[in-house]
Amino acid sequence: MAQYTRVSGFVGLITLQNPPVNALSAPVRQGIVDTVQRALSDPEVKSVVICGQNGIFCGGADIKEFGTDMFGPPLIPMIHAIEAANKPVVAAIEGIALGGGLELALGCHYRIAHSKARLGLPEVTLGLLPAAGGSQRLPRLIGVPAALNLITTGRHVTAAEALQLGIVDQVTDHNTVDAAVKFALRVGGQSLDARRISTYPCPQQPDLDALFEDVMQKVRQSARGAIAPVACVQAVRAAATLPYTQGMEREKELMATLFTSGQARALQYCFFAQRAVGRWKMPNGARWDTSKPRPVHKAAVIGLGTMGRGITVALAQTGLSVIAVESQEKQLMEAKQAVSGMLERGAKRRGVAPVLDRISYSQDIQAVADVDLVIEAVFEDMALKTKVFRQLSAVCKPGTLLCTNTSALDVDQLASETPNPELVVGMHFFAPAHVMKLLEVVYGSRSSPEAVATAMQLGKKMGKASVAVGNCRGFVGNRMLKLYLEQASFLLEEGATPELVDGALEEFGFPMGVFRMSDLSGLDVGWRIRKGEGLVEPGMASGQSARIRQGRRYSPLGDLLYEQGRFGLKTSRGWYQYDKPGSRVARSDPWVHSFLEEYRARHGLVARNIDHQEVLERCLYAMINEGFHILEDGIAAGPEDIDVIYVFGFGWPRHRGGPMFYADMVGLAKVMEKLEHYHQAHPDVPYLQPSNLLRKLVASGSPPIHTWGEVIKKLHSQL
Ligand SMILES: CCCCCCCC(=O)CC(=O)SCCNC(=O)CCNC(=O)[C@H](O)C(C)(C)COP(=O)(O)OP(=O)(O)OC[C@H]1O[C@@H](n2cnc3c(N)ncnc32)[C@H](O)[C@@H]1OP(=O)(O)O
Ligand SMILES: NC(=O)C1=CN([C@@H]2O[C@H](COP(=O)(O)OP(=O)(O)OC[C@H]3O[C@@H](n4cnc5c(N)ncnc54)[C@H](O)[C@@H]3O)[C@@H](O)[C@H]2O)C=CC1
Repeated sequence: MAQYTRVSGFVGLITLQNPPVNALSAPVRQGIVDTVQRALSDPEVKSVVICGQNGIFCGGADIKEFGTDMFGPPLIPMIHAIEAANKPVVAAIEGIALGGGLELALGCHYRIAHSKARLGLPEVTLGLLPAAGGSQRLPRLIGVPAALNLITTGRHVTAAEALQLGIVDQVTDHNTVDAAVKFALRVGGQSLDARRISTYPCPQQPDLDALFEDVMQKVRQSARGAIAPVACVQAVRAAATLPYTQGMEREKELMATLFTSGQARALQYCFFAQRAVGRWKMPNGARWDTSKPRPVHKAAVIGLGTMGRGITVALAQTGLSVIAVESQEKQLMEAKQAVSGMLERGAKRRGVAPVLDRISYSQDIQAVADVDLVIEAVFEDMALKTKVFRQLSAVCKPGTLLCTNTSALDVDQLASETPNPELVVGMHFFAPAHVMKLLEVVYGSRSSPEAVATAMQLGKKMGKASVAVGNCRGFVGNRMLKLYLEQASFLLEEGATPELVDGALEEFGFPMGVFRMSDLSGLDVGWRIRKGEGLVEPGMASGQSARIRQGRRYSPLGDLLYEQGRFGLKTSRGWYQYDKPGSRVARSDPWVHSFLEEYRARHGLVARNIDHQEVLERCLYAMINEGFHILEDGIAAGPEDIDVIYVFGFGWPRHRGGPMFYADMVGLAKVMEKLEHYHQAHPDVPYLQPSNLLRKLVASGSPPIHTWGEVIKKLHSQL
């Protein structure tokens, strides 16, 4: 809807009304068309101001309308009519002007923004381009390089930057609508010839071809197979080289391709999934809207190794006071330096002062007596963690939340060691903890809703996509990852190379294939985890039962590399070789190839040709199947939770939506059929057998992902 009022005698004020972000739904577009017409036909009205209610100009097209039969007046003619008006139209931008919202403002003759407003064309993040003239008007207004930057990244700019770029004409600290009305009164009656952006020539740019070639190359590299950034460059190129009307035609063509692409669907799914996981619920009925988080002002971190340091930084940057405890003096000194360095670099990047004084360091756990929440990040050892939790229970004030950053250990077992198990939850960060955007909040069987709500809220404050998950070995992310890693090793045994497997996964869109990732995180880390699971014993890797552990197929390849001292990047040898420890450039290693050949010969394995498709199916479908088990077990509340975990924590390409969305796109029947095929070929790998839930979904006609919940509910009620 849009409301129309006449203000100051001569100004028609149009207010967009569609909470919470005044998205341009059909009724809003109709409202704009009607009210603009009314203002233009009223002889008393000399100029027009467009604003949004509740201090928000407009969040763009209504994303919920995409993928439905869109009705109502289209955006493009609506914006053209505003630009063609013979009375000045001023956009009063408060809050946000994003996507179609900014395109609407670019159709106005003047733009006035509040100093706190943010503007941008984020369509690329939804798999689209600014197709309501944004790709054609913005370059004409601010030049090709700046427009390319904004449109291909989708980044938001502040009002100050928008003013500097020339996107807005004025910035105010005061009431924006009042300022716009005053401005509109002043410019009423003035010529608008120089104010219609579509009539501007695109500013000249030397070496246009070289510029576009360079940008296209960079965009292709970073897009990892996403098509929208490429289309954005093509659209801006049209603005720079074609007359406006032809440019608009090109914008429309490119948009039509994107709009119907699976990538746009996947990215829009991600947008809503990211928001849906905030509305968490637990199997016992506790939920986000009925559980009250506790205030957390002061927190403690126990154990300042890789994870504890990052967690300390993340907490301090969120504004909390932090007590950082480390038992080893040398580690404590090193951690202090490392944490200060991370804070200083972060502050420099953001142009703010580092918050070093928010952290106090101690070797004594007694120092945490008055904190509201503790995050334990000591070694992955149940006995040690139990000891720490007992100490914390004795030291902390009543009601302090005790959180563990364990990667896979049993949160219930830890909780049972404390007098208040309801105060214990997992807060599983990902390395590096101050950078990675994912947090798994693990609730145990006795965690209180209040404890979960507090951890979820803290995660949100830290800027993490926080997902509440149940307690099981590896929770959601690592539980699925295990099978992905295992399939990759089996493929090596059967004839693949690390390069082939990584190539297929990187082509799919992962920033790094599985073997490059193992080298980066360290082969010693995986070895220690397998040892903890009782899978590794000295001498086992080459003995009789080398390829069978705990009654099923096992690949000792990673253990054999570990035994050679090949820990990956840190030793400059792993699945690849590196020029020096820590170097990021992975080079093929002939040693690994002959090692694999010898290994196969020793075990009587005959190498066969393995193609990219098999790599993807084996690695990804095994993981997806585990995702269905996780849903069946109620460990994740819905497919969105799993997908958000994979997109934010494991580099799953966002334009493919996440593993469960991908399964839906591929077709559940196909995934099931392939799993059956691979299970038949590898009967010693039980997890390749399609899960109950997958079978049920296929039997129910493969319903769309947003309705899986009903099938899951039915399955649970039958148990
Ligand atoms: C051939 C067809 C031709 C079509 C031509 C179309 C050309 C176009 O130009 C296409 C477009 O405009 S695409 C849309 C561009 N706009 C955006 O990407 C902004 C998306 N929203 C945001 O970034 C944040 O919500 C924002 C920064 C706005 C606010 O963040 P907050 O953290 O304050 O709040 P959220 O929790 O994110 O959002 C609050 C609720 O609002 C919903 N929402 C946000 N933006 C929306 C939008 N644009 N459309 C529909 N719903 C939207 C959001 O989902 C959330 O609701 P719940 O999910 O129910 O919680
Ligand atoms: N490294 C990773 O990528 C991830 C690790 N995790 C989990 O985080 C936890 C910590 O892992 P990392 O940081 O990698 O370990 P780390 O080995 O780098 O650091 C552990 C630190 O805890 C200290 N420590 C041991 N006992 C202590 C005690 N009683 N009081 C105070 N400090 C003590 C050690 O001296 C060491 O500095 C583990 O549970 C691990 O599974 C979780 C996510 C990712």
